[in-house]
Amino acid sequence: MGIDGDASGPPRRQFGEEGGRLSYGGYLCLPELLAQQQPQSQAPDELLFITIHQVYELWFKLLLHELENAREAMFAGELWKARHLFKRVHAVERVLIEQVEVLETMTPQDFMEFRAKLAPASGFQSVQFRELEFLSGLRDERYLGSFRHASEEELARLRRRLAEPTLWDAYLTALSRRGLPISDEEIMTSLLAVARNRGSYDDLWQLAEDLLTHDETAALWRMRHVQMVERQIGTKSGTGGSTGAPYLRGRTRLHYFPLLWELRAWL
Ligand code: HEM
Ligand SMILES: N[C@@H](CC(=O)c1ccccc1NC=O)C(=O)O
Repeated sequence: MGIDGDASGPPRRQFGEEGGRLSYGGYLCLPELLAQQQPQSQAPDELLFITIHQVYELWFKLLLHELENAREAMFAGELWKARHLFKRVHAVERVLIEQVEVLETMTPQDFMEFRAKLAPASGFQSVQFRELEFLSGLRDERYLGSFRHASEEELARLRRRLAEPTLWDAYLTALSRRGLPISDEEIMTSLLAVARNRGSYDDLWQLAEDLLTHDETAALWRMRHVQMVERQIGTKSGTGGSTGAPYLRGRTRLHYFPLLWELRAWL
């Protein structure tokens, strides 16, 4: 007899308590996970602050996993797989933009109740965020200097990201596999050939558009973050030692794939 009490039809595999070994909480390590939110103050909103950051870092972990696989798919010429993974990456990045709104339900007054306890900690020190930038082609080795607090394992991860191929390197390989020259002098000609001959190169064009969307959503998050920052701390300087919003505004103009943006001028 199944749990729904339906005696008719073929015998059902045993699910539920009596059948499986795994439990929901055990499979998801929930006791360990839900013990990791450790406020430094009695302020009611610090749990929100910690929770949203940990949720971001879990999404960053997934983005790194999917973007690494997309990079390998491009190197292997499996463009369908890369496009499939970018569809997931874009969906996650849209969640990262939208969930800023959750944090904006915190008032500046309530943030000030615990902000002083945070310095010098800052998102500036997010190792996974920097890994995402390095993997995506934005490589500024100066940031290694802002990780004095980082563990040897984290520093090794950052150095590995700086040394390994980027998403752009993988896309260039995909172009080269189709006989398109990729030297510095010829790359724009090849990108124009792809853009102007979608009958022959639509897969390469669509993949370039996927890269551009990844670039665009990263910039949209940077813009959404700095709006939220100005709403929370105004013109205050950051706990990480930056000028705060002015520093962040300066980073909203960054691009992962400058040639894909430059291409628009030639079409
Ligand atoms: C009350 C909310 C927040 C405020 C006031 C805030 C403020 C700031 C400020 C001022 C900086 C510049 C570095 C510094 O001096 O600290 C910064 C950097 C950063 N924050 Fe936030 N932040 C907030 C929430 C978040 C959240 C939820 C995340 C998600 C992970 C995040 C991720 C980052 C990252 C990755 C950077 C480095 C950006 C870059 O270097 O381009 N921040 N934040
Ligand atoms: N930098 C932020 C503080 C902050 O938001 C923060 C502090 C600790 C861990 C992560 C943070 N998020 C982003 O910087 C500020 O200046 O208020």
